[in-house]
Amino acid sequence: MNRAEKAALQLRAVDVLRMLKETRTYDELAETTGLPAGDLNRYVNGHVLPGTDRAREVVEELGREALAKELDARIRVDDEGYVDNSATVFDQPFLDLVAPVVANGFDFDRPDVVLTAATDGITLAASLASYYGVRCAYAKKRKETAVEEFIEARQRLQSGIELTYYLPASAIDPGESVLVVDDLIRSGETQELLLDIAHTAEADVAGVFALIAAGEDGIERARERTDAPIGALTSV
Ligand SMILES: O=P(O)(O)OC[C@H]1O[C@H](OP(=O)(O)OP(=O)(O)O)[C@H](O)[C@@H]1O
Repeated sequence: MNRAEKAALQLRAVDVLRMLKETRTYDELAETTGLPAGDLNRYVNGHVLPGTDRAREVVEELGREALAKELDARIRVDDEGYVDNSATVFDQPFLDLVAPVVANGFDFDRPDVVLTAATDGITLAASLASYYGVRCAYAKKRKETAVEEFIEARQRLQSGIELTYYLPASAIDPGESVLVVDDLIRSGETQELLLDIAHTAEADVAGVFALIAAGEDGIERARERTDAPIGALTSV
Protein backbone atom coordinates (compact mmCIF):
# COMPACT_ATOMS: atom_id res chain seq x y z
CA MET A 1 0.00 0.00 0.00
CA ASN A 2 1.46 3.36 -0.92
CA ARG A 3 1.16 6.49 1.22
CA ALA A 4 -1.87 7.85 -0.59
CA GLU A 5 -3.71 4.52 -0.27
CA LYS A 6 -2.88 4.41 3.45
CA ALA A 7 -4.18 7.94 3.94
CA ALA A 8 -7.36 7.06 2.01
CA LEU A 9 -7.91 3.99 4.20
CA GLN A 10 -7.37 6.03 7.38
CA LEU A 11 -9.88 8.65 6.25
CA ARG A 12 -12.43 5.96 5.33
CA ALA A 13 -12.06 4.48 8.82
CA VAL A 14 -12.87 7.90 10.27
CA ASP A 15 -15.96 8.07 8.03
CA VAL A 16 -17.12 4.67 9.29
CA LEU A 17 -16.49 5.67 12.93
CA ARG A 18 -18.43 8.90 12.43
CA MET A 19 -21.36 6.96 11.00
CA LEU A 20 -21.31 4.56 13.97
CA LYS A 21 -20.99 7.47 16.39
CA GLU A 22 -24.23 9.02 15.11
CA THR A 23 -26.23 6.46 17.08
CA ARG A 24 -23.80 5.75 19.93
CA THR A 25 -22.04 7.38 22.87
CA TYR A 26 -18.23 7.14 22.94
CA ASP A 27 -18.46 4.41 25.58
CA GLU A 28 -20.81 2.42 23.35
CA LEU A 29 -18.56 3.01 20.37
CA ALA A 30 -15.63 1.76 22.47
CA GLU A 31 -17.61 -1.37 23.21
CA THR A 32 -18.51 -1.89 19.53
CA THR A 33 -14.99 -1.34 18.27
CA GLY A 34 -12.82 -2.56 21.15
CA LEU A 35 -10.88 0.72 20.90
CA PRO A 36 -10.38 3.19 23.78
CA ALA A 37 -13.06 5.90 24.01
CA GLY A 38 -10.38 8.63 24.20
CA ASP A 39 -8.78 7.49 20.93
CA LEU A 40 -12.19 7.29 19.28
CA ASN A 41 -12.99 10.83 20.35
CA ARG A 42 -9.77 12.05 18.72
CA TYR A 43 -10.46 10.10 15.49
CA VAL A 44 -14.07 11.24 15.21
CA ASN A 45 -13.10 14.86 15.82
CA GLY A 46 -10.33 14.65 13.25
CA HIS A 47 -7.46 15.43 15.66
CA VAL A 48 -5.64 12.13 15.04
CA LEU A 49 -5.93 9.48 12.34
CA PRO A 50 -6.11 5.79 13.26
CA GLY A 51 -3.03 3.73 12.35
CA THR A 52 -3.24 1.60 9.23
CA ASP A 53 -3.93 -1.67 11.07
CA ARG A 54 -6.72 -0.15 13.12
CA ALA A 55 -8.09 1.60 10.07
CA ARG A 56 -8.19 -1.66 8.13
CA GLU A 57 -9.98 -3.45 10.98
CA VAL A 58 -12.55 -0.69 11.23
CA VAL A 59 -13.21 -0.61 7.49
CA GLU A 60 -13.13 -4.34 6.78
CA GLU A 61 -14.72 -5.83 9.89
CA LEU A 62 -16.81 -3.25 11.70
CA GLY A 63 -17.58 -1.32 8.56
CA ARG A 64 -18.96 -4.32 6.76
CA GLU A 65 -21.10 -5.47 9.67
CA ALA A 66 -22.34 -1.98 10.48
CA LEU A 67 -23.17 -1.15 6.87
CA ALA A 68 -24.95 -4.46 6.33
CA LYS A 69 -27.10 -3.70 9.41
CA GLU A 70 -27.77 -0.16 8.21
CA LEU A 71 -28.69 -1.51 4.79
CA ASP A 72 -31.07 -4.07 6.32
CA ALA A 73 -32.79 -1.28 8.25
CA ARG A 74 -33.35 0.70 5.03
CA ILE A 75 -34.74 -2.09 2.83
CA ARG A 76 -38.49 -2.36 2.38
CA VAL A 77 -39.91 -5.58 0.97
CA ASP A 78 -43.52 -5.51 -0.24
CA ASP A 79 -46.10 -8.30 0.03
CA GLU A 80 -44.99 -9.80 -3.28
CA GLY A 81 -41.33 -9.86 -2.28
CA TYR A 82 -40.27 -6.83 -4.32
CA VAL A 83 -37.54 -4.74 -2.78
CA ASP A 84 -37.69 -0.95 -2.40
CA ASN A 85 -34.17 0.24 -1.76
CA SER A 86 -34.51 3.85 -2.84
CA ALA A 87 -33.49 4.88 0.70
CA THR A 88 -30.10 3.40 -0.17
CA VAL A 89 -29.51 4.09 -3.86
CA PHE A 90 -30.51 7.75 -3.48
CA ASP A 91 -28.07 8.22 -0.58
CA GLN A 92 -24.70 8.91 -2.20
CA PRO A 93 -22.86 9.63 1.11
CA PHE A 94 -23.96 6.23 2.41
CA LEU A 95 -22.78 4.54 -0.79
CA ASP A 96 -19.49 6.40 -0.45
CA LEU A 97 -19.04 4.57 2.86
CA VAL A 98 -19.96 1.26 1.26
CA ALA A 99 -17.33 1.56 -1.48
CA PRO A 100 -14.17 1.12 0.66
CA VAL A 101 -15.81 -1.70 2.59
CA VAL A 102 -16.56 -3.49 -0.68
CA ALA A 103 -13.11 -2.74 -2.09
CA ASN A 104 -11.30 -3.94 1.05
CA GLY A 105 -13.66 -6.57 2.43
CA PHE A 106 -14.24 -8.71 -0.67
CA ASP A 107 -11.64 -10.37 -2.87
CA PHE A 108 -12.00 -8.10 -5.88
CA ASP A 109 -8.88 -6.96 -7.70
CA ARG A 110 -8.79 -3.28 -8.54
CA PRO A 111 -10.68 -2.99 -11.86
CA ASP A 112 -10.19 -0.60 -14.78
CA VAL A 113 -13.93 -0.04 -15.11
CA VAL A 114 -16.93 -0.46 -12.81
CA LEU A 115 -19.87 -1.64 -14.92
CA THR A 116 -23.55 -1.56 -14.03
CA ALA A 117 -27.01 -1.39 -15.59
CA ALA A 118 -29.17 1.73 -15.59
CA THR A 119 -30.84 2.82 -13.50
CA ASP A 120 -30.55 1.88 -9.88
CA GLY A 121 -27.01 0.51 -10.00
CA ILE A 122 -25.54 3.80 -11.14
CA THR A 123 -25.01 5.55 -7.80
CA LEU A 124 -23.30 2.50 -6.29
CA ALA A 125 -21.12 2.08 -9.40
CA ALA A 126 -20.19 5.77 -9.26
CA SER A 127 -19.09 5.47 -5.62
CA LEU A 128 -16.98 2.41 -6.33
CA ALA A 129 -15.45 3.92 -9.46
CA SER A 130 -14.61 7.07 -7.54
CA TYR A 131 -13.06 5.08 -4.69
CA TYR A 132 -10.87 3.05 -7.07
CA GLY A 133 -10.17 6.12 -9.20
CA VAL A 134 -11.43 4.36 -12.35
CA ARG A 135 -14.16 4.81 -14.95
CA CYS A 136 -17.82 4.05 -14.34
CA ALA A 137 -19.85 2.65 -17.23
CA TYR A 138 -23.54 1.79 -17.37
CA ALA A 139 -25.48 -0.14 -19.93
CA LYS A 140 -28.90 1.26 -20.84
CA LYS A 141 -32.10 -0.25 -22.14
CA ARG A 142 -32.05 2.09 -25.14
CA LYS A 143 -29.46 3.34 -27.60
CA GLU A 144 -28.04 6.81 -27.10
CA THR A 145 -28.56 8.78 -30.33
CA ALA A 146 -25.08 10.18 -30.93
CA VAL A 147 -23.21 6.95 -30.21
CA GLU A 148 -22.32 5.01 -33.35
CA GLU A 149 -21.16 1.66 -32.05
CA PHE A 150 -22.68 -0.36 -29.22
CA ILE A 151 -22.11 -3.63 -27.48
CA GLU A 152 -25.52 -5.28 -27.15
CA ALA A 153 -26.65 -8.04 -24.85
CA ARG A 154 -30.11 -9.53 -25.31
CA GLN A 155 -32.03 -12.10 -23.37
CA ARG A 156 -35.54 -13.50 -23.23
CA LEU A 157 -36.57 -13.21 -19.59
CA GLN A 158 -38.51 -15.79 -17.60
CA SER A 159 -41.48 -13.46 -18.04
CA GLY A 160 -41.20 -13.89 -21.84
CA ILE A 161 -40.24 -10.25 -22.35
CA GLU A 162 -37.08 -9.65 -24.34
CA LEU A 163 -34.56 -7.38 -22.62
CA THR A 164 -31.64 -5.70 -24.38
CA TYR A 165 -28.91 -3.61 -22.79
CA TYR A 166 -26.66 -1.33 -24.84
CA LEU A 167 -23.24 -0.03 -23.89
CA PRO A 168 -21.22 2.38 -26.06
CA ALA A 169 -18.45 0.18 -27.54
CA SER A 170 -15.80 2.70 -26.47
CA ALA A 171 -16.67 2.26 -22.77
CA ILE A 172 -14.51 -0.84 -22.24
CA ASP A 173 -11.26 -1.73 -24.03
CA PRO A 174 -10.21 -5.32 -24.72
CA GLY A 175 -8.08 -6.70 -21.89
CA GLU A 176 -9.43 -4.27 -19.31
CA SER A 177 -10.69 -5.58 -16.02
CA VAL A 178 -14.34 -4.99 -15.17
CA LEU A 179 -16.10 -5.09 -11.80
CA VAL A 180 -19.79 -5.79 -12.42
CA VAL A 181 -22.03 -4.23 -9.77
CA ASP A 182 -25.69 -3.57 -9.12
CA ASP A 183 -27.91 -2.50 -6.27
CA LEU A 184 -29.88 -5.74 -6.36
CA ILE A 185 -29.47 -9.23 -7.73
CA ARG A 186 -32.62 -11.31 -7.90
CA SER A 187 -32.87 -13.65 -10.90
CA GLY A 188 -29.35 -12.73 -12.03
CA GLU A 189 -30.64 -11.89 -15.53
CA THR A 190 -29.24 -8.36 -15.42
CA GLN A 191 -25.84 -9.52 -14.13
CA GLU A 192 -25.78 -12.16 -16.84
CA LEU A 193 -26.35 -9.50 -19.50
CA LEU A 194 -23.59 -7.35 -18.00
CA LEU A 195 -21.24 -10.36 -17.99
CA ASP A 196 -22.17 -10.94 -21.65
CA ILE A 197 -21.24 -7.33 -22.39
CA ALA A 198 -17.88 -7.76 -20.59
CA HIS A 199 -17.29 -10.94 -22.60
CA THR A 200 -18.11 -9.24 -25.92
CA ALA A 201 -15.77 -6.39 -24.97
CA GLU A 202 -13.04 -9.04 -24.39
CA ALA A 203 -12.64 -7.75 -20.86
CA ASP A 204 -11.62 -9.69 -17.74
CA VAL A 205 -14.08 -9.89 -14.88
CA ALA A 206 -12.67 -8.67 -11.53
CA GLY A 207 -15.81 -9.65 -9.67
CA VAL A 208 -19.57 -9.37 -9.33
CA PHE A 209 -21.07 -7.39 -6.47
CA ALA A 210 -24.60 -6.48 -5.40
CA LEU A 211 -25.65 -4.53 -2.34
CA ILE A 212 -28.58 -6.88 -1.83
CA ALA A 213 -29.11 -10.47 -2.94
CA ALA A 214 -32.82 -11.31 -3.05
CA GLY A 215 -32.61 -15.10 -2.67
CA GLU A 216 -29.75 -17.25 -3.95
CA ASP A 217 -30.76 -17.68 -7.60
CA GLY A 218 -29.02 -14.60 -8.91
CA ILE A 219 -25.71 -15.30 -7.16
CA GLU A 220 -25.77 -18.91 -8.40
CA ARG A 221 -26.55 -17.80 -11.93
CA ALA A 222 -23.63 -15.36 -11.91
CA ARG A 223 -21.39 -18.07 -10.47
CA GLU A 224 -22.13 -20.26 -13.49
CA ARG A 225 -20.86 -17.47 -15.73
CA THR A 226 -17.60 -16.48 -14.05
CA ASP A 227 -14.89 -17.78 -11.73
CA ALA A 228 -14.35 -14.27 -10.37
CA PRO A 229 -15.36 -13.53 -6.76
CA ILE A 230 -19.07 -12.80 -6.26
CA GLY A 231 -20.54 -11.11 -3.22
CA ALA A 232 -23.43 -9.20 -1.70
CA LEU A 233 -23.43 -6.98 1.38
CA THR A 234 -26.71 -8.39 2.62
CA SER A 235 -29.46 -10.76 1.53
CA VAL A 236 -33.24 -10.85 1.90
O1 LIG B 1 -31.35 -10.02 -10.90
P1 LIG B 1 -32.47 -9.39 -11.71
O2 LIG B 1 -33.73 -10.22 -11.68
O3 LIG B 1 -32.04 -9.05 -13.11
O4 LIG B 1 -32.90 -8.04 -10.96
C1 LIG B 1 -32.00 -7.04 -10.59
C2 LIG B 1 -32.19 -5.79 -11.40
O5 LIG B 1 -33.52 -5.28 -11.22
C3 LIG B 1 -33.46 -3.88 -10.93
O6 LIG B 1 -33.41 -3.11 -12.09
P2 LIG B 1 -34.67 -2.88 -13.05
O7 LIG B 1 -34.62 -3.86 -14.18
O8 LIG B 1 -35.90 -2.84 -12.22
O9 LIG B 1 -34.34 -1.47 -13.67
P3 LIG B 1 -34.11 -0.07 -12.92
O10 LIG B 1 -32.76 -0.13 -12.26
O11 LIG B 1 -34.13 0.93 -14.04
O12 LIG B 1 -35.22 0.10 -11.93
C4 LIG B 1 -32.13 -3.74 -10.21
O13 LIG B 1 -31.64 -2.40 -10.26
C5 LIG B 1 -31.24 -4.70 -10.95
O14 LIG B 1 -30.61 -4.12 -12.06
